[in-house]
Formats: sequence, structure tokens, C-alpha cells
Amino acid sequence: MRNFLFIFLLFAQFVLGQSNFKIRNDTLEALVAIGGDGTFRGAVALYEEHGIPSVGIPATIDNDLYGTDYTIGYDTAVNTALESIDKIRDTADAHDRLFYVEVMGRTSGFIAVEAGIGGGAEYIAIPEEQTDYEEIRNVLKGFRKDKTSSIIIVAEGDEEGGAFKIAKKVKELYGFDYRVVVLGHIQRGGAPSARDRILASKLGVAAVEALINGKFNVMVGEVKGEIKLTPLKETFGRKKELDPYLLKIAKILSI
Ligand SMILES: Nc1ncnc2c1ncn2[C@@H]1O[C@H](COP(=O)(O)OP(=O)(O)O)[C@@H](O)[C@H]1O
Ligand SMILES: O=P(O)(O)OC[C@H]1O[C@](O)(COP(=O)(O)O)[C@@H](O)[C@@H]1O
Repeated sequence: MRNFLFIFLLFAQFVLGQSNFKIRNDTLEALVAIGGDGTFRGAVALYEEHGIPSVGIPATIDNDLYGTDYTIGYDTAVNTALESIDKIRDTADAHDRLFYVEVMGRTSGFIAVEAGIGGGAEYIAIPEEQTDYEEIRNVLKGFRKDKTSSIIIVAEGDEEGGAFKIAKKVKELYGFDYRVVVLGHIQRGGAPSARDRILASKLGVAAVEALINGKFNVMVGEVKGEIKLTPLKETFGRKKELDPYLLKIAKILSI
């Protein structure tokens, strides 16, 4: 690290969220802000109001930042969700049950889609698509009679209001008895997966390189295996789309 560049490498929540933390403008040249859209909004405000530049590193389990294929924490969260879904599947099989499993995703269905495909979900409800009750009924009526269990994954941010609401409505409409499991905050934290460790290592190096090269107010991301810089404002101002191919195969595999 060059002498003239003094960088605080901190979780931005720490900087932005704690009132007793005082920023000394005379010593702080740049900030590496690690977090999601809230963190980056704060980083932009810090620049606009105090002239402190940042480089952002995307870290949120939701994976909902534009400018990177994956965010740090997402892969670990999907694996944690899958571990639980595997266990629930055992009970669903043994008890001949329909389970609704609610995963995190405040405004996006990234965790739901990958956990759903990985866990063999019969249906995946996400905020990006209108929940289709008729499709749920068709899946549950059983195109395949050899299935002894059904699992419906619901992203917490689904426009219908979560797993309990969907389960209740399906029961009212079609009479299917159910159990609901809300995985909740166990999806955050824990030991990071190998993929998350590698991604964090790559993006950490990329952030320092960006600063050395005088690139500020950008987020470092990885897109199709390449490091990419995206203006911080775009990362939360633009919508990151779900992979349409994953959505397609989720439907094919649910039959
Ligand atoms: N416009 C803003 N100005 C200053 N601080 C902000 C702004 N938006 C969010 N923050 C702060 O950034 C921190 C992280 O935001 P949060 O939404 O909790 O997490 P994430 O970064 O995962 O989206 C919080 O402490 C929040 O108060
Ligand atoms: O209950 P809280 O503290 O608001 O946290 C829950 C929210 O945090 C999230 O897990 C995202 O957190 P991060 O962006 O920090 O990974 C959302 O999916 C969820 O809605």
C-alpha cells in the first residue's frame, strides 16, 4: 500500500451506523465500503456531503446489487438454506407433507431461485413474478404420482406477503393441508463457503487496486469472471435481473 493512501477497510455499517464514530477528514483519504444498497447509499452521501470518496465491495446475502454476478455472503446463504431444505424434505417425505419454506430476500428472489432449484422445489414464489395459484394447484395435484412430498419455496419479499399467506390461500382455494417453515436469520452469518471466500479475496484486491489507480465512487464486482467497476449510484439505482435461464429450468424441473 502506498504511503499517501490511508484507507479504512471497515464494514460501512460501522462507520455509518454508529454515532460515536468520528471521521477525521484530515487523515481519511478514502473508504472501502463493504455492504449492500444501504451501505452504498451512505457512501454516496458521505462523498456528496463531506467529499470522502469510496470504493464499494458488494456484500449482501440478497445478491440484489447491479454490477456483479454475485455478492459476498449470497453463496453461503444459499448453502445454509439448502441444508435446511434437505432436512425438511426428509420430514416431508416421511410424513407425506406439503411444506412451504420461506427464505430471505427482502425485495428479490435470488436466494429463493437457487435454493429452490438446488432443493428440488415444486414451486418457487418470488417478488419478481406474480404468484400463480393455478400453477401451484397443478403442481400439487401431481403430474408425477410417485412424489410423496412437496416443497414450495417462498421469498420473504414475495408480493403475496410471505409463506404463511400463500399457504393459507392455497388451502382456502384448493384444500391442501400444509406446514410452514420460516428459515429466517439463520441464513445470515456462519462460516463462509469456499466460493464466498474466493470472491471476497478477489474483490478485496480489486478494491485496493481501484483506489491505487484513482478510481473512486465505484463498486468492484465480478461479471462473467471478469472484475468490473460500476458507479456506486448505478449499483442500487438499476435493477439486477434474475437469470431467465434459471427461472426456466426451475419450472421444467418442478414437473
Ligand atoms: N442515505 C444514507 N445516508 C447515510 N447512511 C445511510 C444511508 N442509507 C443507509 N445508510 C446506512 O447504511 C447502513 C447499512 O444499510 P443497511 O440497509 O442496514 O444494510 P445494507 O448495506 O446491507 O443494505 C445503515 O447503518 C444505514 O443507516
Ligand atoms: O430483520 P432484519 O435485521 O431487517 O434483516 C432481514 C433482512 O436482511 C436481509 O437478510 C439482507 O441482509 P444483508 O443485505 O445484510 O445480507 C434481507 O433478506 C432481510 O429482509
